[in-house]
Amino acid sequence: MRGIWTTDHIRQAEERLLAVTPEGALMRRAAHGVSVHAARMLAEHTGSVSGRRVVLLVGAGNNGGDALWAGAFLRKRGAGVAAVLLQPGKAHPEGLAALRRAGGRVVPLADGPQWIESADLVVDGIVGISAKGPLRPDAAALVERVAAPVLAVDLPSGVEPDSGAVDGPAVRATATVTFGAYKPVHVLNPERCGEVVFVDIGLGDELGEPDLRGLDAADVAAAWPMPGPSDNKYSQGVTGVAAGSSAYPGAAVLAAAAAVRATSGMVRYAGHAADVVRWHWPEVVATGSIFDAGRVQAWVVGPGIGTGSAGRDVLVHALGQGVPVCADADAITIIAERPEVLDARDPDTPLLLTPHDGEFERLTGNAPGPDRVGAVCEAARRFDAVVLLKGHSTLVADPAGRVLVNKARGSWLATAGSGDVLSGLTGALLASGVEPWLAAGVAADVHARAGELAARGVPASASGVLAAIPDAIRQARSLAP
Ligand SMILES: NC(=O)C1=CN([C@@H]2O[C@H](COP(=O)(O)OP(=O)(O)OC[C@H]3O[C@@H](n4cnc5c(N)ncnc54)[C@H](O)[C@@H]3O)[C@@H](O)[C@H]2O)[C@@H](O)CC1
Ligand SMILES: [K+]
Repeated sequence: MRGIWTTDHIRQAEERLLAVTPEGALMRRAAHGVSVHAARMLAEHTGSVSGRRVVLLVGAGNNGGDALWAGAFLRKRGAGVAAVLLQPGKAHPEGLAALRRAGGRVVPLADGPQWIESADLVVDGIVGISAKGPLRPDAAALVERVAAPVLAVDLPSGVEPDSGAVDGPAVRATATVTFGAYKPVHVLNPERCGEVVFVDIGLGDELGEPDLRGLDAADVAAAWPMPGPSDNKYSQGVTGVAAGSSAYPGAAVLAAAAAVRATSGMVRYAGHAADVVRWHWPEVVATGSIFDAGRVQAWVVGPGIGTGSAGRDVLVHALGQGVPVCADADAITIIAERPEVLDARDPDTPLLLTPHDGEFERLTGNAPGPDRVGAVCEAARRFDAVVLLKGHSTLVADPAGRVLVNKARGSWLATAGSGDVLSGLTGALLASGVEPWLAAGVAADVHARAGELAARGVPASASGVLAAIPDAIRQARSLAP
């Protein structure tokens, strides 16, 4: 798993490392990494480094220092480098001296826009991990003039480092060089970061436990259940799906089918769409009511069941079976309106809630807001449940405070029925015995991969996402080392 650390932890780790490293060495190491990637970008976008125009946007902190040192390195490779200093009196002195020694020029702030407009590459060193609030007006005005490719130093300025939130003008980077560790912004706002390039500055031993985690293909492949020689249809877990209605059978078909596609265990369906489900997916054992559905190892409850008393009875029954429950859609609304339904739950059996923002607000009384990580952790604690908060980047928190971030792969999954597919996938993994936090994370990963594969550049439907699940699982397995 890939670790992600908040800026507080990065700062503490950097302080420990700084104490045992010669003065200035860390910054030069970081800046050298920036210059190497900047040169690569120049070569890609313009065909050369020498003679190209690089403009540095330089704030008053060490982020600006990185940019100035990177500019000095780029000068040595023959690029023309101009630095626009946001606070000339406070620019990093050693970095500024290095740039001047290398023949870089410093241009007045007022001339910044015209330099930016003729740049082949802009290096954003306005602000790094010590950013506070939206960009100040001078910085914002410069950022709005940028049309050239941008290489962000550590993170794109104007994007809140720990939440990825944007409240005003902000850099949209082509690529971001991060030093020593991934920070929340890199996974919570990947569109603003562009390609994230990791530069090792030796921070690894100082970092400690990560605050957030991201899954690699290897994690997904390792967690995804695969049958062994002694397995049969029961031993791999039976998934129960209580979804849809006779008027709205789609949710039932999509959720049950996703469970069929996820694992080779058995799938039972219970509800008013039994005939339609059976017709589309003859391998599903379908029955009209959850009360005579038979044993399962996990229930998916909610999509399309309605929020009235019938839906409530279904949810209460599933919660009382002593098996993990993935509660989605209408089940979340039922819990929001009648929290007492959770009394039916055996406290030792896992509950997984999969709200989108609107359902999250219904459930907790508050919209997730800009601090989505904080919000999802709080909800997980409050409901003693694993909570998967859907969004561009999906977050999965457990009551102990572990958080998984699933980086977005485009917006293709923002389509009707997509959530039903995700709950079917999640339920099948729960039934196979994957622990709920990981089950939700790997399901979200494969769901996102399937969305990307189904779309391939044009909008995808939920049925398309469903059809792409096998290829998505294959992809994760093939990318695993
Ligand atoms: N500490 C270290 O060991 C290392 C730090 N490095 C760099 O140092 C950065 C952190 O440096 P600092 O802590 O000096 O701080 P930053 O450079 O992140 O930012 C602080 C400066 O930005 C200004 N600022 C804050 N919010 C602003 C806003 N909203 N709009 C405009 N300006 C704003 C402040 O006035 C302050 O001068 C990292 O992101 C990284 O780039 C690297 O050189 C690697 C080593
Ligand atoms: K920056």
